[in-house]
Amino acid sequence: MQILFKNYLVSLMSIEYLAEHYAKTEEHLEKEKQWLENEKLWFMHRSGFTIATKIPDENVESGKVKIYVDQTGEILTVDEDDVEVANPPQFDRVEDLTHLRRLNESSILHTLRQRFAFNLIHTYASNSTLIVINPMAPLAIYSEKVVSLFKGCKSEDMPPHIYSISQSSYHGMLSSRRDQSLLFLGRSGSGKTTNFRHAVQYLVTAAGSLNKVVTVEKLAALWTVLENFGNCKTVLNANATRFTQIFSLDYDQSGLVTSATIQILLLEKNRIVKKLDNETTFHIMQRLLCGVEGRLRKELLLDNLSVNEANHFIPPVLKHEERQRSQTEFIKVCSSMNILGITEMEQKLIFAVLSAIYHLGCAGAVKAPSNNRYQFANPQAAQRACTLLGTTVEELSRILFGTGSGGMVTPNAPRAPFRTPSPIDKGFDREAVGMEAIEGMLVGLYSELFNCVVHLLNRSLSSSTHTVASVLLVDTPGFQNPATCGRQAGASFDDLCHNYLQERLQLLFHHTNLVAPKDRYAQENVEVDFDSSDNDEACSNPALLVGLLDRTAQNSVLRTSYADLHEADRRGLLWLLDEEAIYPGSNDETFIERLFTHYSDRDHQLLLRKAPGNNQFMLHHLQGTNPVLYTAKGWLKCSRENPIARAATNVLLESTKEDLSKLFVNVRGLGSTTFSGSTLGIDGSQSLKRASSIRRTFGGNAAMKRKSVCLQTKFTVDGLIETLRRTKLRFVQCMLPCHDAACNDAGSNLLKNDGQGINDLMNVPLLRSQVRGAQILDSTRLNKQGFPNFIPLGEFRRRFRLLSGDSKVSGPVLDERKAVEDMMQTLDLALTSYRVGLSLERRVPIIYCGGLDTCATGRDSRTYSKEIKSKVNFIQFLCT
Ligand SMILES: Nc1ncnc2c1ncn2[C@@H]1O[C@H](COP(=O)(O)OP(=O)(O)OP(=O)(O)O)[C@@H](O)[C@H]1O
Repeated sequence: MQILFKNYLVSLMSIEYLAEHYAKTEEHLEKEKQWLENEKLWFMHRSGFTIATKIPDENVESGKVKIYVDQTGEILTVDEDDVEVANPPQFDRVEDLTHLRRLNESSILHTLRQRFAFNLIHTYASNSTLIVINPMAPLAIYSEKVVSLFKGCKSEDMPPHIYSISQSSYHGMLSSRRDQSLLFLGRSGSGKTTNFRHAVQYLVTAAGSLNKVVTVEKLAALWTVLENFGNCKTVLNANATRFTQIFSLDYDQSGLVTSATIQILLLEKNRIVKKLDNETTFHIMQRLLCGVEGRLRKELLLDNLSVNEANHFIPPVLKHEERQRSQTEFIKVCSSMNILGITEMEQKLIFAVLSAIYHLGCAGAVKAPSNNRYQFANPQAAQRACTLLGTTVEELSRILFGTGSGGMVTPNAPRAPFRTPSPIDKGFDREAVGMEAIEGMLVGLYSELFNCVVHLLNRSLSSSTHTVASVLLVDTPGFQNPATCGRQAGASFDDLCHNYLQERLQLLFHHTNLVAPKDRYAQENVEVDFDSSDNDEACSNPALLVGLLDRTAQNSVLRTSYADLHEADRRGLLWLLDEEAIYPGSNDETFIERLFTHYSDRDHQLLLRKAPGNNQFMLHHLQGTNPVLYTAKGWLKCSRENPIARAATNVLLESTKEDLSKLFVNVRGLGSTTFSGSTLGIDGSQSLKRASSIRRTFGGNAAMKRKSVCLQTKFTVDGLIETLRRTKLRFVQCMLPCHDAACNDAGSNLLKNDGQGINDLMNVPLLRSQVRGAQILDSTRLNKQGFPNFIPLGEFRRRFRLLSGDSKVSGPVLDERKAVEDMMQTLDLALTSYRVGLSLERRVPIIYCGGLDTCATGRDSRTYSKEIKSKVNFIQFLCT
């Protein structure tokens, strides 16, 4: 049954693959033989790698090797370090990289490229890691029919697919009753959100939902709304996600989905006032402006906009096709909101706040010539915004500029937050202060609105049914390096925050897949022979860069020398920036100076470099594979919350429009004062309540009080990591085949099934840097050399005693370890394939079932005798 299933799936992926895989001609067999006789190598060069044959030559100096390059016929003498041993052709498209006989970087790249050429975009890199390469085109591998094929399968029976790793999480959750999580990693545009959605869809479709609380239709509506409010166009991705979400699917005893919860973290809220070439603000702004019609347009005061009325943040949509697309999308947003039970009234209120944001963007600020105080440059636009928000121009002027509309200060007015110049105001162009106040208001309003929308989405997915365990799926804005898509101006502070998050997630990958297994082997006294190269921690540990970004001063270090003192005092970039922002007389230059005072030593030269441009520096991210040029312009300002942003909450809560204030009072809940909104929306979630670190870490901490964006970012990421650590983690490493894979609309780069054009579509150096940055070789090697699957001895004995011919009812035994060792001896398994520790470590799954993998599993699978296979299959048959 399983073989049939695999064939069907593979055939969906590529007919040619199937033909090649099975139809082994005489010619093929002859080629394989020749290959084994020759010493085939990968010759690595700047633009990729190519196959070569080693020419034995005793006269070649040591450290060099003579090769014949098969493609060009050249004979070269090259460094030994420039070649890696190749695998025979039958390994070309193995489903799991741990099955490669010769595991090295070129062989991994070759496998990924070969598979990609046949639209096989998924590859396992270990038992908990799946690599997915963005196909840049829709593939027919996601459907209800394909879901039904994966449903109920065990990990070892499934070909690599986003559904298979989702099924493993579901199966793990059901069998252990422990929370599981799926974490999506990768560069911007690599496909994280797309895979995240396919995974959620699988988990809902395969399990089914109690009382239809979570349905596929609702999910589609959910993505539409979230995407419109939280995504925008960037130079790297035409539809880039600008927030982190923890999507929790909660299950009951019987494995049905009972509810779902979205928790939003780290929304790039400044995006609403950002002006960048070739980038846009959140999609919803343009779509509302182009799409809203008739009476509603009038009610939103958008009907009589003057053509002379420029908006300071949102440029008009000029292209006809774009306008049309925005109109269609807006209709989709409204119908999605209907599906999610967001009432017409609530929709109107949401659009009213959006329109107010637009009008305020038109209002602008200027200094009144008479008294040198700020006032609205376009009072009509300000009036429209106030009408929609249920406030008055006087009140808003007082909040923004500390004055009434005519520039007069009301005698009894409370002191406005922006009137007292903070240290960070110093050195800024005073002209900008008025606009900064407006920016703060827009950021605050949008942030509150986004929380409100998420609250309403959560309302639609919640239920009071008791849940047993959950699967958490985490999607984030990807790694940002705008220079890779042509922006030379340097990355921004927001980019740094996104990249910091990606570094922390990669560090989590490192701990889970490289540190924790070794610790476990040591604890269990299990001896494993590792290649020395994978112990090369110094150059392949994300902790170094993470430390440079977020380490705290070490008060506990014993200070015996100046060097110790310097080391103890060394703080991460985020802390330095935070401190610099409150020092009198500081500016972006002094921040850069301080950064280099702390990190100009030799140990950090590989991580941080000076750049020639003004206030520019280079950080070598992801183990040096991704150097990003940053321009620290306005960073001091970005690192502090704009005080007016908080005032926006009060504008909404105290609106004279009762419905509006009621909506936002409901969203905030009684007594909630958290600004960032990160704890909002989790009230109904049992899983996120279980993961109580979120509440503790995100709520009421010092960073919030200090209004420090830097520290809020650090502590929020701490909370996210802590939450994930409590679950059984699986990773989806998403990769880009070329830099601009997500810059165009889907479908424009459709891969041909014949594998032609692969070299044009696949940028091998780019793939190499992603494979290195994601530590794929190290983690796959550890997985291959180690014993990644383990179960407690007692459980193993109970589950598999039948294999050794023991059919008695199993009870506790005095010496579990001895009992299991005896059992393994009867089974006559190769000793290299398992270890008995405190629990049983095993190299390949004990329950083995044949399929396409048979040839690829290589030596290990052949150690199983036919007799054992048939026993295992028989037991599987009984169990399923
Ligand atoms: N599995 C897939 N099948 C088809 N198209 C895909 C797939 N994965 C990604 N794409 C295409 O690539 C584009 C970018 O993907 P996506 O937005 O999911 O990337 P991302 O990693 O989430 O980016 P960001 O980090 O910027 O949010 C999608 O709009 C889609 O066109």
